[in-house]
Amino acid sequence: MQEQGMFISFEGPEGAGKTSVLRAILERLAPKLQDRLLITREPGGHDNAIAERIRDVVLDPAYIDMMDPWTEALLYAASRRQHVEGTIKPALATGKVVITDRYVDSSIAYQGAGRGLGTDKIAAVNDFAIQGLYPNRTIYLDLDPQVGLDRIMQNRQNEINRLDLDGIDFHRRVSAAYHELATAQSDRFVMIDASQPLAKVIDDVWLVLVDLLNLDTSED
Ligand SMILES: Nc1ncnc2c1ncn2[C@@H]1O[C@H](COP(=O)(O)OP(=O)(O)OP(=O)(O)O)[C@@H](O)[C@H]1O
Ligand SMILES: Cc1cn([C@H]2C[C@H](O)[C@@H](COP(=O)(O)O)O2)c(=O)[nH]c1=O
Repeated sequence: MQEQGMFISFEGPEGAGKTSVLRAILERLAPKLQDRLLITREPGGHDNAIAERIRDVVLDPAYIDMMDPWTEALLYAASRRQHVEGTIKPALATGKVVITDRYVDSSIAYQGAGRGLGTDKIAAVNDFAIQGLYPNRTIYLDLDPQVGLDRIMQNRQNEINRLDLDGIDFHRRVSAAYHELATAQSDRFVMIDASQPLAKVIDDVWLVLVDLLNLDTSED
């Protein structure tokens, strides 16, 4: 592990299983890393009141037909800036492993491609926000967007956010953009087949982390 910490992001379409996988990974990683582990999320962030307030606004289904696409993009970028400065950088500076549920690639895929604002423009706005702080590794849970949306509609009806309500064409553009990013930045992206049973997805992700963090599993 690098002395200045390790930064890992999880990405994927709606319902790919990021939250479920991270919950299981936390149980396995916490005893090994203890207080060197920080799990956080976007939009928002661990112990980050301002970024979480922006999350509430940007995901609120009440604003479904109201929010200008660039307002949306800039809110995500502003939330990210606060997350980087207030949560991620301080944790990395003390040598922590920081794992975030979504980060900059979500904006490139959702706002750049999904909303059609342009992946280059969204990457540029976010470069300004994050000042070059890209993850060391990005674990992409790959799933057909319709399968992910079906999972959410069947299991998580009470937690549907504003973007879940966009049509399937939007989510297909998002998925295609993620695939382009994963191909263009294959050193950073690791793709996991999220259509497998959840336990297998968790095991596949765990193997990636054991290798990346050089974890001792001899007593597991
Ligand atoms: N591999 C899987 N097979 C079947 N169901 C799954 C699998 N992974 C997750 N699920 C179920 O799909 C639903 C969505 O999972 P989860 O909330 O973990 O996804 P997510 O990627 O965090 O979604 P979002 O980005 O929309 O928050 C949950 O009800 C979860 O139990
Ligand atoms: C960071 C980020 C997120 N989004 C979208 C993706 C999802 O629809 C929601 C987040 O909800 P989750 O259940 O917590 O995954 O926001 C986006 O469009 N752009 C972004 O930068």
